[in-house]
Amino acid sequence: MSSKKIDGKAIGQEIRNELKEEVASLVAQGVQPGLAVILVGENSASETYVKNKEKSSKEAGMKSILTKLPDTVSEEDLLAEVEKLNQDDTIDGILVQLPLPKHIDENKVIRAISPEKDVDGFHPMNVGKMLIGQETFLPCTPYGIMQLLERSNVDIAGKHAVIIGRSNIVGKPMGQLLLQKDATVTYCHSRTEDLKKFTQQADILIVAIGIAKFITGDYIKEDAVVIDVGMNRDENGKLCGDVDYESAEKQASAITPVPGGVGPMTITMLLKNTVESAENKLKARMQNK
Ligand SMILES: Nc1nc2c(c(=O)[nH]1)N[C@@H](CN(C=O)c1ccc(C(=O)N[C@@H](CCC(=O)O)C(=O)O)cc1)CN2
Repeated sequence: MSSKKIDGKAIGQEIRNELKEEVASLVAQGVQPGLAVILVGENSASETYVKNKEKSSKEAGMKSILTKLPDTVSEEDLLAEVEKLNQDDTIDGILVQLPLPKHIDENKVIRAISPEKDVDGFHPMNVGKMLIGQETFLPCTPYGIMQLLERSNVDIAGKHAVIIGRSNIVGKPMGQLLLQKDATVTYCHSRTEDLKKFTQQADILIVAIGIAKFITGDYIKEDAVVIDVGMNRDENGKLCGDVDYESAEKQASAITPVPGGVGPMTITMLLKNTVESAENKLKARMQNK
């Protein structure tokens, strides 16, 4: 059977259109949502993502500032930069683009971001809230995947979701969000024995393994929904995911492409979190009047 493409570009655009209206309403009430991005070093992929974050936030009517620091910057100076933004009342969302150079402790930097401005949803306080189902900023990639599933009318409750990958940014939170929607969740990772045994049971298969085209059609149960989080270059230098799209789409009922699937949703949900942060600020201001 041939599967339905889950179009992250189109769904992302739909959400951005909704956000534009929310931003306009906030601006009318005297609050322009502000996003600050810090980029350390010259990783070309990171530069592209950061440029797209800046462009998309401006298109939505938000304030956007980018701070570029050399890869020789000290941890202390980076932390000082974060603290400056924590204190800036025109900034609602702060993110430090990852990965960071090796001499900087990523966890320390994440902890330095005020949880109220942590629009990446990486701060331990926000991770904890997410885990126990309290309202908070959700990490953008898993949040975007939940939107893709919900807006494509994929049933989650009672389904078996298999996640390949256990990173703090994608795999771990992904499982928790699916669990909160009553999926039965299995985590697989690099030490999982007989991976295929698990993937072939998946009604929803989330692939974040980091190896180009690793998951082929024979790993996939007929009519499964397949979400590809991978971002790799193939032998010709072309962007591709962790799933071999051609063989997988023959098995799946729905599948995300790369590019144009999960990636655009990551940036969209960052904007959504920033708007939510600005809304929180406005509510707090009104309560203190
Ligand atoms: N602080 C953070 N760092 C990183 C995050 C994050 O959420 N917060 N995630 C990734 C990178 N990332 C966002 O930062 C990201 C990756 C990919 C895309 C995307 O739109 N991809 C496109 C293809 C882009 C291309 O042509 O190269 C697609 O899939 O269609 C957006 C954001 C690691 N770091």
